[in-house]
Amino acid sequence: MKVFISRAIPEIATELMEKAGLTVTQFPDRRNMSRRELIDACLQHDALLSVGHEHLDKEFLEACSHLKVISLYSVGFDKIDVAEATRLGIPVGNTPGVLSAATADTAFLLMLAASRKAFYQHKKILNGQWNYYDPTADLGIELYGKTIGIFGLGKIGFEMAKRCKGAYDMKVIYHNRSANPEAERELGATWVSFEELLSQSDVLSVHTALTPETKDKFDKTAFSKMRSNAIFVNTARGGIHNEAALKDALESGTIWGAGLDVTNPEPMAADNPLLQLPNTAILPHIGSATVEAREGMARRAAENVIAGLKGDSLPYPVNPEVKVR
Ligand SMILES: NC(=O)C1=CN([C@@H]2O[C@H](COP(=O)(O)OP(=O)(O)OC[C@H]3O[C@@H](n4cnc5c(N)ncnc54)[C@H](O)[C@@H]3O)[C@@H](O)[C@H]2O)C=CC1
Ligand SMILES: O=C(O)C(=O)CO
Repeated sequence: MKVFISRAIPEIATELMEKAGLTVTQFPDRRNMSRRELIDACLQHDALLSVGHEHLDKEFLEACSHLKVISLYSVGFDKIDVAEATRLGIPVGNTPGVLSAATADTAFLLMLAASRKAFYQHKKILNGQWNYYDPTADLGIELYGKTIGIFGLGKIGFEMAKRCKGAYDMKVIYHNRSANPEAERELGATWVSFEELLSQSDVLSVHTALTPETKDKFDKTAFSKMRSNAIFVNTARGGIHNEAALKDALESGTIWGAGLDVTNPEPMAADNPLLQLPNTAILPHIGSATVEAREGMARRAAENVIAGLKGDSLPYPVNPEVKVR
C-alpha cells in the first residue's frame, strides 16, 4: 500500500510506515502543493499524510474518495471538510496531546511578551532606539495573582492554565461547552459564562477549535466587554478573532495588549499595522514547533496511517464513526 506525505516531516514517520511494509513518497519541496499537484499525487496513493495548509474541501475529497485514510499532521482539523469525509467514508486522524505543552508554552510566552511590550522593545533596539532610563516610558503590567480566563479548556487550555497557576498564582476561570472536573480539582478553576469570561479576565487565552460557532467570536462587541488592562492571547486559530476589531480595541485602549501565534490570513503581511503596535507580540504559527512536539506528531500521524491501511480503527480519530475500509 502507498502513502503520500505532502511536505517533509521528521524521518520517524517514514521509518515507522516503511517498517509496517508501506511504500512512502514525500513531496520534495517545502512549498504548499497546488490543488492539481495534490490530487494527482493522491490518485496514485492509498493514504494521504497531510502536512501543508492545503484545503481538503468537498471538491478535493470527491476527487480523492478512494483514499483509505487521511492523516493530518496537526491537532486542528479546520482545513478539512470532516462532514464530507465522513459522508464519503474516509477516516480522518489527527495528532492530539503531544503538542499541548509546546503550544501552551507559546501562549505563556506571548502573554509575558505582551505584558512587557517585549517585541516592541526589541524592535527599538534594532532601530537604534535603546531606551535610556526613563521612569515613565513604555511601562508594562505585572501578572502575578491576576485572573487568567481560558476560552476552551481542553488539552492545551489546561496546560496554559497550569502554567499561569503554577508560575504566577493566577486565578483560573474558563468557559467551555462542558465543565472540566480535572481543572476544577487540580487548578481550582471555575466555569463562567462567556460574558463573565470577557468581563473578569486580566488575560484571556483562546484554545478552542475553529468552528462555525467560534468563528469571529472575538469581535467588536466581545472586545468592548473586556477589561481595559486585559491581554488577549490567541494560539488556536486566527479566524476566532476579528482582526479589524482587535486592531481597533488595541488602538483605542479598549484592551491593553495582544499576543498572537495565529492570524487570519496566514501568513500575515509584513506591513500589517498590528505588527507595529507597541502592545502586540506576534509569532508566525510556531505553537508546536519544538523538536519533541514535531516528533510526537510524526509518530501519531504515522500510527493513524498504519492502522487505517491495516483496516484497524485509527488510534487518534477525528471522525470515529467512520468504519475503516
Ligand atoms: N498554534 C499552534 O501551533 C497550535 C494550535 N492548535 C489549535 O488549538 C486548538 C485546541 O487544541 P486542543 O487543546 O488539543 O483541543 P481540545 O479538543 O483538547 O480542546 C478544545 C476545547 O475547546 C472546547 N470548545 C470547543 N468549541 C467550543 C465553544 N464553542 N465554546 C467553548 N468551548 C469550546 C472543547 O470542548 C475542548 O474542551 C486546536 O483545535 C488547534 O486549532 C493546536 C495545536 C498547535
Ligand atoms: O496542530 C495544529 O493544529 C497546529 O496548528 C500546528 O501544529
